[in-house]
Amino acid sequence: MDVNERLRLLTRNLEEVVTLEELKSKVSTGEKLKGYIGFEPSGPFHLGWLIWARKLSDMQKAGVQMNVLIATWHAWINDKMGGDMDKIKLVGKYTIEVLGQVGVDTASLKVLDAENFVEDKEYWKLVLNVAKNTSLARMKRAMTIMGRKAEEAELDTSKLIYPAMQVSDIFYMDLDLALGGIDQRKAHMLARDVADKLGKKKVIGMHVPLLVGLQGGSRMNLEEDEALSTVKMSKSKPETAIFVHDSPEEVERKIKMAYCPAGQVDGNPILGINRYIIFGEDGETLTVERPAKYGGDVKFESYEELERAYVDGKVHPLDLKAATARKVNQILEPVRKHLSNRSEFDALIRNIVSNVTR
Ligand SMILES: Nc1ncnc2c1ncn2[C@@H]1O[C@H](COP(=O)(O)OP(=O)(O)OP(=O)(O)O)[C@@H](O)[C@H]1O
Ligand SMILES: N[C@@H](Cc1ccc(O)cc1)C(=O)O
Repeated sequence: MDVNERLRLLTRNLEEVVTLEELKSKVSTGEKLKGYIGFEPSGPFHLGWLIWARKLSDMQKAGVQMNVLIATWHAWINDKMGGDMDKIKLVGKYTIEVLGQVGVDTASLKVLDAENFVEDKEYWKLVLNVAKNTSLARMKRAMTIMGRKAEEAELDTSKLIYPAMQVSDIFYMDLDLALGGIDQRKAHMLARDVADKLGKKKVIGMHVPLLVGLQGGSRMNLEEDEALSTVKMSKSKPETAIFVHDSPEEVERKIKMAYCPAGQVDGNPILGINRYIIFGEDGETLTVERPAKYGGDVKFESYEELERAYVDGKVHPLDLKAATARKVNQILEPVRKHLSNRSEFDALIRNIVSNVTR
């Protein structure tokens, strides 16, 4: 694969790369790059996660050695799953299983558990060195990477250590590329800023856009990072999320109830699903089916075409919702089927949804 094709795969559908120039220069050397994404195993896989899972797969196709960090200890710090490490680990296994069903090459994927990092004194040396080079104010501000506000450090000091751990994960693995949603930006910027002082590589941040939750909402009037975590689709807010195990009827019901004002793009989760999930793959289309008296069926070949028609009032919200639900169900069908044959995960996930701890 030539350099241009590798770069196209690496950068398509991203919100930002920090920095693109560094990425271009690394890719052009032809050396094998090492990348990662970390996640807290604390709930079911939702549509938003599909955005980074596909990017992970793009990175693999572009020849990057990808690692996935199951952030077990981070989940514990963040009060997930009632602090039950056995459950946290099982959810980790489930998530890797789902990744294998959504296009990630799990054979070449290196799966790591934070549990193994914390056994090593060198890891804690890194954590303390990152802390020594970071002001208290900055560490607090970085707490949005765990979906928390800076003030929450006042309640429980363990939470202040989390950003230093996430930065140390990057150094410990000696990574070139760090993948995550745009809400993870502060961790990657902090890693870049302290890298020189600690003699470590300056990691390149690859940030995917965040899918808005079904409740919708725009970022206006809120401090940027807080706004992102309030409006994004999130596993801790099951009512805002479409999960990969949801039945076709549940998907239809959730989409029917979703926020989708006529003609409005900003904060509209149904258009977000079209933009990032349905049209996130090359060559995808959406067919809106309607009786002839309402204009008949119409097929969209690109997200831009669909958005224009919606803004111009040529597509009714209910018709858009029905078409979106049909397409989402097609995308989820293979995953749903696979999970229904893995009864240990199926039961676990249903149990988690009804007992979310945050
Ligand atoms: N709605 C979303 N769209 C795209 N990416 C997301 C979304 N939500 C989370 N991510 C990304 O998924 C990774 C794991 O995030 P995280 O564990 O915080 O997910 P979450 O669903 O928001 O969970 P929680 O509700 O527990 O915070 C991060 O890189 C994050 O940026
Ligand atoms: N902070 C990430 C999880 C994470 C933890 C450790 C990492 O090294 C990377 C990512 C989240 O909330 O989703």
